Amino acid sequence: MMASSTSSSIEHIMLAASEQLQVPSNITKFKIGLCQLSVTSEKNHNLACACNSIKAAVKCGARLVVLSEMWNCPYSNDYFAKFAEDFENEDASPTFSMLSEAACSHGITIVGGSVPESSDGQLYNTSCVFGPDGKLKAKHRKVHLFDIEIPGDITFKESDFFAAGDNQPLWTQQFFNADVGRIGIGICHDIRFPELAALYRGKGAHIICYPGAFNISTGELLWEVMQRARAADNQLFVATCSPSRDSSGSYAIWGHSTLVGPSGEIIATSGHEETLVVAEIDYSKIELQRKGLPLDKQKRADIYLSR
Ligand SMILES: O=C(O)CCC(=O)C(=O)O
Repeated sequence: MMASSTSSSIEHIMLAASEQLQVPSNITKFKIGLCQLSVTSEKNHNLACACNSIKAAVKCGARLVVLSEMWNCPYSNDYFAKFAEDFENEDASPTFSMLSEAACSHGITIVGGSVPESSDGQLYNTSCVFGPDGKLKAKHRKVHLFDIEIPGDITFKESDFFAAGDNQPLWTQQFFNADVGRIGIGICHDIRFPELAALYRGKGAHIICYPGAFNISTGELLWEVMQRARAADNQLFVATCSPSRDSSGSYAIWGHSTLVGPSGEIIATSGHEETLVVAEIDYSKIELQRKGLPLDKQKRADIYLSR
C-alpha cells in the first residue's frame, strides 16, 4: 500500500545551531545501500531498475538506501522537461509513488536521489526523502547549480535548464528520530560548498547524503577529495551515490559512489560500472572522533568572525 502525504504537511522544525549530537537511542549501527545504476532514456525502465536495486539493498540488510542524481532521467537538456514530474500532484507522479511505496513496503528510509521536478512553471533538480511509513520527510532542491566553462575540456550550464532551490531540507521530528538518524541532503555540485555541510553539522546531522553525477573532467581530481573533506571537517558520515558511466546522454559520468566515515576514512566505494554498494554505518564513531579531536571546542570564531 502506498502511504501518501503532501509536502505542505511537512512540519518545519528549526534547530538551534548549537544543537548537540543526539544519536538515536534505538540504533547506532545499520547498513546503507548506494544504488549506482545505469540510466536510460526509458523512464519506466529506470524506475523498475531502481525498484529492484532498492529491493536488493534491503535483502543485504540496508535500512537507508540512496539513489543518484538524475537516476530516472538522462543528464541532458533533451530530457529534463519531458521527464519532469510535479510532486505536489503525487498521484500523477510515478517517481513519487514508486519511492513512497518502496520505503513503506520495505520499512526503510530512502533518499530518492534527484529527479527533474516541475513546479510553478520552473524546473528544479530535486531530492525527496521518504521514511519507513512511506511519507515524504524532506525535499531539497539543488541550491548550487553546476555552471562550468573550461575551454577545451568541459562546458555545462545547468542554470539554463533549472532554477536554483533556496530551501533547506524540511525536517520532521519523526524523521530525525527515525532509526537512521538525522540526515542532511546536498545534490552533486552542492558538495563543493563547505558552508552547507557546516550548516547541517550545526543542526546535528549524523550523515550528509549527496546524490551526484560528477563528470570525468572534475570527478577524478575532486570527487573523493571533497567527500572526505566534508566528512572530516564536520566529523560525520558522508554518503554519495552516482549513476554509472554507461548511462545515456553525452555527459560522461565519473561514478564512484562512496561512504566516508567521520575521520575522513573511506568505508566503501565503487568503480564507474553499475553496482550496489552496501556498507555499515556506526554512529558511535562520530562521538569517538569528536571526543578525541574536539574541533568544535578548538574553533576560533573570535578570529574568523571579527575580520
Ligand atoms: O562540481 C563539479 O565539478 C561537478 C558537479 C556536477 O557534475 C553536478 O553538479 O551535476
